[in-house]
Amino acid sequence: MTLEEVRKQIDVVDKQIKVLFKERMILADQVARVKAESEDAIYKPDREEAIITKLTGDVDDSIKKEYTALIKRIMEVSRKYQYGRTLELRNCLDVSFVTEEPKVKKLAMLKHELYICQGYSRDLVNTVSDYEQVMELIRKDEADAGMGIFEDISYGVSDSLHEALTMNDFYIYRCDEVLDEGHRKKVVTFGKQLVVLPEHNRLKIVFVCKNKSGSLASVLSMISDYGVNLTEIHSVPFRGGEWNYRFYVELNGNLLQKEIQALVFQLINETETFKILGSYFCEQ
Ligand SMILES: C=C(O[C@@H]1C=C(C(=O)O)C=C[C@H]1O)C(=O)O
Repeated sequence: MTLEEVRKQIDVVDKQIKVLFKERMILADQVARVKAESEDAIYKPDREEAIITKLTGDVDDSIKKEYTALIKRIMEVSRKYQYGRTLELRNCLDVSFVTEEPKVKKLAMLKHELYICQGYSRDLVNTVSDYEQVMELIRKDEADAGMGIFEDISYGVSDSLHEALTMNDFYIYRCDEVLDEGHRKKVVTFGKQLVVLPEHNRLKIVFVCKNKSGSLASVLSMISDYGVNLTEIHSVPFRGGEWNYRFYVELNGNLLQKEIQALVFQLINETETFKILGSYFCEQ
C-alpha cells in the first residue's frame, strides 16, 4: 500500500472515531445532568479503573500502553466536559470573592523590604520582622493590606511569602514589577479577601496532587485542555508531615471567565488540596 492509500484509510477511521466520540460526549452530558441533580461527584476513579482493566485485558501488549493512554484521555476530556456542563446547570463553585479592591490607609511590611514600598507613604507603613506578623496586623485590622517581594529575577521566588499566604488564607490582588539596582522584582499586595477585577489576567493557585505516576502530568494537561497558559510553576516540599510537594502555579486568566471557573472547579475536585492564592494584573 502507498502512503497515500494508508492515509485515506486513516481518514475513514478518524471519521468513525469522531462519530463515536460525539455519541460518547452526549452520554457524558447525560451523566452530568443526573449527577448535577443528585449532587454526586463527577470524578469516579474506581469506575475509571474498572473500565481500563476491562477494556485493556485482551489488548495485545504491543499497543496496550497506547490504548490505555487513549482510554484515560477520553475519560479526562469527558470529565472536563462534565465540569463545564455542571457549572451551567447549577451554581456550585465554592469560591467567594469581592469585586472591589480594599482602600489601603495602613500597610504592613517586612522592615527590610520597606525600600520596595509602592505608592504609599513610608510613614504610614507598619513594619515587622516576618510575614506571620504582617498577617496578624491585618487580621487585627491594624493594617488593611500587606506588601512583599514575591519573586526576584536574580534570586527566585520567596518561599516564606508563598508559605505564609498558603497557611493564612491571604490573597494577592496586585502585582507590580519593581526595578531595584538592576534586579527585577515582583512586588505583591495582599489582603484577607480574594479580589477579582475584570482587568485581572493572572490567577495564582497552589495544589497538592497524589504522590503517584502521572498525577502532576494530568493536572498540567487539564490546564492545557482549557486552553489556559501556565506562566509560572514551582514546587516546595511540605514543612513537617509526610514528604510531598505543594505546586505553585500562575495561570493566565480571570476567575470571571466561565472556562477558568470550570478549570478551578475541576482542580478543586481532582487534586488532594487546592487553594487560590490571588488574582491580579501582570504586564509580563
Ligand atoms: C461518565 C462518568 O463520569 C466520569 C467519566 C467517566 C468516563 O468518561 O467514562 C467515568 C467515570 C467518571 O470519572 C461516569 O461516572 O460514568
